[in-house]
Amino acid sequence: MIEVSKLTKCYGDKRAVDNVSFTVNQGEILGFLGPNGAGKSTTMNILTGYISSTSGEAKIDGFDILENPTEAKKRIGYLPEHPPLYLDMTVWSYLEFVYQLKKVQLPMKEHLEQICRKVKIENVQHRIIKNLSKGYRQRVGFAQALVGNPEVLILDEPTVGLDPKQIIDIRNLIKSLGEDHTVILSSHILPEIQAICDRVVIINNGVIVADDTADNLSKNMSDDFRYTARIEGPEGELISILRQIPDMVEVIPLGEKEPGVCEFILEAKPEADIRRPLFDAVSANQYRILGLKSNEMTLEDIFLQLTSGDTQNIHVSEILPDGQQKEQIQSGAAEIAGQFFDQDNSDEAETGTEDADGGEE
Ligand SMILES: Nc1ncnc2c1ncn2[C@@H]1O[C@H](COP(=O)(O)OP(=O)(O)OP(=O)(O)O)[C@@H](O)[C@H]1O
Repeated sequence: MIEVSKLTKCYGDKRAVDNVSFTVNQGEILGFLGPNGAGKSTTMNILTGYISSTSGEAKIDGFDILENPTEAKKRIGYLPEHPPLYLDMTVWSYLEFVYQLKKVQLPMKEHLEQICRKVKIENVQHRIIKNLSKGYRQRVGFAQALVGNPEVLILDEPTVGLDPKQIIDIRNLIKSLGEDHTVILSSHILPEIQAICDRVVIINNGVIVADDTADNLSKNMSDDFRYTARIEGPEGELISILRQIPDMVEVIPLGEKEPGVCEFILEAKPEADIRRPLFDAVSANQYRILGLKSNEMTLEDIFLQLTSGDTQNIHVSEILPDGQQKEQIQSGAAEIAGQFFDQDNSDEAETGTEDADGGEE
C-alpha cells in the first residue's frame, strides 16, 4: 500500500533522510520510531506531499506522491502532531469545511456522522472546538483525517500531551482504525508502539537501522540463550550440578542474593533450550529454582542500542563474573542490523476523565 524507495532529503548540506526504503502492506500498522532529529517528520512530510524529496520515490497505492499527487493524497488521511483545528468553529462545521476542502464525493451527512460515531465525538459535534478537552480535540483531529475515507492514515505523535486515560482511549481508537486502514504511527513512546503496531521501523540520523516486528527484533538482538537464575541451595554444589547439564556452556555465580539463595548467569549453546533439563537437574537434587529470567531485550533496549551514538556503533553490555557490567562498543551496527533487518540502504472515551458532558476542560 505504501512503498518508499531510496528516499533522500537534503536541507543544504544536511541529509535529513538518507536513502530510506520501506514498505507498508495493506491493513498493517507500522510504528515509525526515532530519536529527535532522526528524520521522522521529514519522511512523513514527503509521504503526505507536504514537501518534496531530493531523490527517491514514495508511492501510495501505486500512485507517486510527486507525479500523481491528487490520486496519492486522496488515499491519505494525515494527523499532524498539532492538528490543524479551527478553534472557533463547531466540530460539525469544521468537518463540513474539511469535507469541502477535500472535495469528497460521499453523501456528506451520513459520511460525517459515521466518522463522528467511529471516533466517538457524536456528543460534542455541535460544540465549539476551543471548549473541548485535549483528548476530544485529538479525536476531532482523527475525524478530519478520516474525511474522504482514505485507505492510509499517517499519525504523527498522536498521544503527546494526553493524560493516561486519554492515551489508552486513543490507542484503542488507533487499533480499531487499523482494522480498516493501513496506518503509519510515529511515536517516541515505545510501549505504545509495542502495544499497537504490527511492525517497527527505526530511523536514526536519517538512516533506517531496523525494520521488523517488535518480537523479532527482541528475539534477534537478545542473548536468549542466556538466563539469570535464582536457586535455593549451596552455591558450590549448585555450580557442579549446573555445569553437568548438557548444552550448558558457562555458569557464572553472582553470589548469595537472599539467605540460602544464590544467583547465576547461565549460558547455553545458541539454539539450545536448557529450561527443562535445568529444572530436572535442580529438582532431582532436592533444590528449588526460585526465579529464571531470559536476558531478552525490550523494545526500549533495542531502540537505545540502535540509536545511541552514531549508527555505526552499538553498545553491548556484558555481565562479568563479579556481577559488574562491562560496557563495550561493537562496531558495525548496520552490519549487525543487516543480519535481521530487511535493509536496502546499500544504496477517551466519552466516559471517565473525558467527561460525559462533552469534554469541556
Ligand atoms: N526546514 C529545515 N531546514 C533545515 N534542516 C531541517 C529542516 N527540517 C528539518 N531539518 C533537520 O533535519 C533533521 C531531521 O529532522 P526531522 O524534523 O525530520 O526529525 P524528527 O525525527 O521528526 O525529529 P522530532 O522528533 O524532533 O520532530 C534534523 O537534523 C533537523 O534539524
